Amino acid sequence: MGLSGISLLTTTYSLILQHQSLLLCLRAKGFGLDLKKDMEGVDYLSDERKKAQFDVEAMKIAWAGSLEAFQLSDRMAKLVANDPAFEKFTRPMLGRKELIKNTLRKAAHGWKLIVDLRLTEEEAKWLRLYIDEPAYTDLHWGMFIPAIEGQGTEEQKKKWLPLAKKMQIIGCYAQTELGHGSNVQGLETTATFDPQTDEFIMHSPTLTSSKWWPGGLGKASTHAVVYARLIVGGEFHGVHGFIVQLRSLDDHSPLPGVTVGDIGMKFGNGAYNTMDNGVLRFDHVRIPRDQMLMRVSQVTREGKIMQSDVPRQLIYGTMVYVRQTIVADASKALSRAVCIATRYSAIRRQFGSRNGGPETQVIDYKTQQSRLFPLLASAYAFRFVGEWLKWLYTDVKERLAANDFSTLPEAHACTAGLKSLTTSFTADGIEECRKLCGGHGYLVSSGLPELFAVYIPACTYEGDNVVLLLQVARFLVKTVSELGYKKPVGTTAYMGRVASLMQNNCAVQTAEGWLNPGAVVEAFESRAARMAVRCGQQLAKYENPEEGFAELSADLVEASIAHCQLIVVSKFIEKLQQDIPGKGVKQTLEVLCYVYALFLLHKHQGDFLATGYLTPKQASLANDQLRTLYSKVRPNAITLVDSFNYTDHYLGSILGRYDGNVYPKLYEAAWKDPLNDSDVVDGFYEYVQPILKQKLRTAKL
Ligand SMILES: CCCCCCCCCC/C=C\CCCCCCCCCC(=O)SCCNC(=O)CCNC(=O)[C@H](O)C(C)(C)COP(=O)(O)OP(=O)(O)OC[C@H]1O[C@@H](n2cnc3c(N)ncnc32)[C@H](O)[C@@H]1OP(=O)(O)O
Ligand SMILES: Cc1cc2nc3c(=O)[nH]c(=O)nc-3n(C[C@H](O)[C@H](O)[C@H](O)COP(=O)(O)OP(=O)(O)OC[C@H]3O[C@@H](n4cnc5c(N)ncnc54)[C@H](O)[C@@H]3O)c2cc1C
Repeated sequence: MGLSGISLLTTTYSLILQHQSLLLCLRAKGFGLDLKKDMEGVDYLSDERKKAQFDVEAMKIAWAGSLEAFQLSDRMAKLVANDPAFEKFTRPMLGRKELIKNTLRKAAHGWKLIVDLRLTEEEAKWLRLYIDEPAYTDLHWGMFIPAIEGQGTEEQKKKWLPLAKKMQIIGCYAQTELGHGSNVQGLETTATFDPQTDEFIMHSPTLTSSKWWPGGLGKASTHAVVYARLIVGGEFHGVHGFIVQLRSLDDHSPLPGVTVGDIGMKFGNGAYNTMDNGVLRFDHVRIPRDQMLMRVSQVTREGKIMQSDVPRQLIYGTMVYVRQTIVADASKALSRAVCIATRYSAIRRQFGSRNGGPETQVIDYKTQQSRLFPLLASAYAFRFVGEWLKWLYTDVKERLAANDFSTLPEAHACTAGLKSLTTSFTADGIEECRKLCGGHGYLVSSGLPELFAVYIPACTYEGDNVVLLLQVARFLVKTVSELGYKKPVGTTAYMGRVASLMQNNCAVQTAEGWLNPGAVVEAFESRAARMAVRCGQQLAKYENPEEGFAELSADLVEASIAHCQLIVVSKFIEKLQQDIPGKGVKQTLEVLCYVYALFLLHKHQGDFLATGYLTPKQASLANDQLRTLYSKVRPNAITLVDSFNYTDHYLGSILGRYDGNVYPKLYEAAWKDPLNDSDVVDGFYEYVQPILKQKLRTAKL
C-alpha cells in the first residue's frame, strides 16, 4: 500500500473514532451511558502534524523571539493553565457583579503569585496575558505607572513609584471625558492654581467635563493621573497630568468632592465587562502643588510657569508606550483566532465524499485558504513588526531619558500608524475567523465571540484608528514638504529616493518574479511614495493648508495605510535577513512573508494600478503566485499555529482544541449550560403552557 493509501486509512480511522465518540456522547445523554468513554487522549490532528515541513520546536522559538523568551512565556502559560483559580469557562454567563468580583479575585491571586514566586516584571506581563481577563491592574501597570515614569520629576518618581509598584495605591489614567476623547486639547476639567494655599483646585465645570471611560476608575482605583487644563493667574496653560487621590485608603469611600462610579455594561458577555471603566467628577477638590506631573512644565510656589527643555508632546508619551504594547498584542489576538479557525478547518468536513470515503476537510477549499492563510501570515507579520516597534520604543525611551527628543515624532507616527493598522486588521480578522468556523464559530464555546468583543475596542481606545492615521498623514505631508532640504530618515528614508520611485515601474514578468524581496519592497515603496506625493500636490492647491487637509483627509488616510503596510512588509523581510535556526523554519517564514505582501498587493491592487506602478498583467501574476503560495502553506498550516504554543486554557475554545476532539466536547459543553439543568424551562408554566392550552375562538386561526 502506498503512502497516500495509508494516509487515507488513518484519516478514515480518525473519522470513525470521532463519529464513535459522538455516538457515545449521544447515547450518554439519551441512554445514561458514561460520557468519559469518548476518545480522550486521541490526537485527531496527528495526520496534519505529520505533514509539517519544518521543525516546530524551532519555529516556537522564532515566534517567541529567543529561547529565553519562549521558556519564560511557556512557564507562565502553564502556571496559569494548571491553576484552577484562573478557570474562565463560566465567565460569559456571570452577571456583572459576580463578574467583577471574579476578576478582582483573579487579579489578587495573580498578584499573590507575583509576590510569592518573586516574578520579574516581564514574567508578570506574561502572567497577565495568560490570565486573559482585562482588569484594573492593566491600567495601573500599563498607564498609571508609565505616566508617572514619563512625566514625573525625579522627586515625584521617588515618592509615588514605590507606593504604586508595591500596589499600596492603585492608579488609573483619567484623560477622556464625556465630551472629548480624541481632542485632548478640548478637555474641560480644570486644575486652577491657588497661590494662597499652594494647591491646585480640581474641578469639573460642566457635565461633558466628567471623566468617562478610564479603566480601573469605576470601582478599584485609589488614585488617578487626571488630565486637566492648567489655569494659573486666570490664564490657560495647556493640558497637564495631575496625581489625584480619589478614594480613602482606609475604607475605599470616595474622598470629599469626588463623585465616582462605573459607566455601565459594554459590548458582549464577559469580554471587557470585567473592567470597571469609570465616571469621575470633581467639586473643587484640592491637591498639593507638587502633585502636578512637572517634567514638561513646572508651576512655582509663586505661581510662575517654567518650561523645561522637554517638548510639550511628552505629555502624550504614555500613549506612545501603550500603542506600542497594543501592536504586540494584536499579533497575540489574531494568532489566537487563527489558531482556532485553522485547527477547526482541518477537523471540519463538508461535501466531496467519493465512494463512501471521507468528505473534504474545509481547509482544502481554495476559498477557505484564501481567507485563512493571509490571516495566518498577518499574525506572523504583526509579531515581527511588534518586535521591531518594541526595539524602536526602547531606543526612544533611552534617548528621552538623556533629553534627546529627535526621534519622538517618528516614534509617534510609527506607534500611531501601526496601532491603527494592526488593530483594525485584527478586529476584522477575528470576525473572519468566526465565519471560517461556520455556525459553530458563533457559539460562545468556540472562544471567538468573546475574543471579538474583548478585542474590538482596541480600534478606539488609545486613539481612534482614523484619528491616528491622520496623525501619520501629518507626519508624511511634513516629510514630503521638506524633501528639498531635509534628508528623510528611519521609516521614511525611502522618500529620499522619491524621484526614482515615481519614475521606475515594476519589472516583474512572471509569477516567479514576485518571489523577490527587492521587487516586493520596491512595489510597496513606490505605491506609498506616489500616494503621499499625490496628496502633497493636491494639498498645495489649497490656500489654507488646514482646509486642504480636512478636504483630502480620506485620501490622506489611504496614503497613511500604504506607508504603514510598507513598514510591516519591510520589517518582515528584514527579519528574514537574520539568522533563523531550525530545519525549514526560514523557508516557511519566507512563504508567509510573500503571502502577506502579495495578499496586500492583491487586495489593494487599485492603488498599485492607479499610481501607475503596476500593469494589470503584473497584478494578475502576483495573484497567480499567491495561489501557489497557499498550496505551500497548506501542509504546514496546523504546525504553524501549533508554533504559537498556546495552551487550551488560553485559547478557551472547543473548536481550537489541540487534540481536535471537537464534536464530543461541543456536545458535552451544551449539557453544561444552565438552561439544561432541567428539562422543563423556568417560565414554561406561566408563559408557554397557557398558549398551548388556549381555546381559539376565531375560525380563521
Ligand atoms: C495580575 C497582576 C498583573 C500585574 C502585571 C500587569 C502588567 C500589565 C501590563 C499591561 C501593559 C499594557 C496594557 C495596557 C492596557 C491598555 C488598555 C487600553 C486602555 C486604553 C486607555 C486609553 O484609551 S487612554 C486615552 C487615549 N486617548 C487618546 O489616544 C487620544 C487620541 N488623541 C491624541 O492622541 C491627540 O489629541 C491628537 C494627537 C489626536 C491631537 O492632539 P493635539 O491637538 O494636541 O495635537 P496636534 O495634532 O496639534 O499635534 C501637536 C503635535 O504633537 C504631535 N503629537 C501628537 N501626539 C503625539 C504623541 N503621542 N507623541 C508625540 N508627539 C505627538 C503631533 O504630531 C504634532 O506634532 P507637529 O506636527 O510636529 O507639531
Ligand atoms: C474600552 C475602552 C477603554 C478605554 N479606556 C480609557 C482609559 O483608561 N483612559 C482614558 O482616558 N480613556 C479611555 N478610553 C477612551 C478612549 O481613549 C477614547 O474613546 C478614544 O480616544 C476615542 O475618542 P472618542 O471617544 O472621543 O471618539 P470620537 O473622537 O468622538 O470619535 C467618533 C468618530 O469621530 C471620528 N473623528 C473624530 N475626530 C476626527 C477628526 N479629527 N477627523 C476625522 N474623524 C474624526 C472618529 O474617527 C470616530 O469615527 C477607553 C475607551 C474604550 C472604548
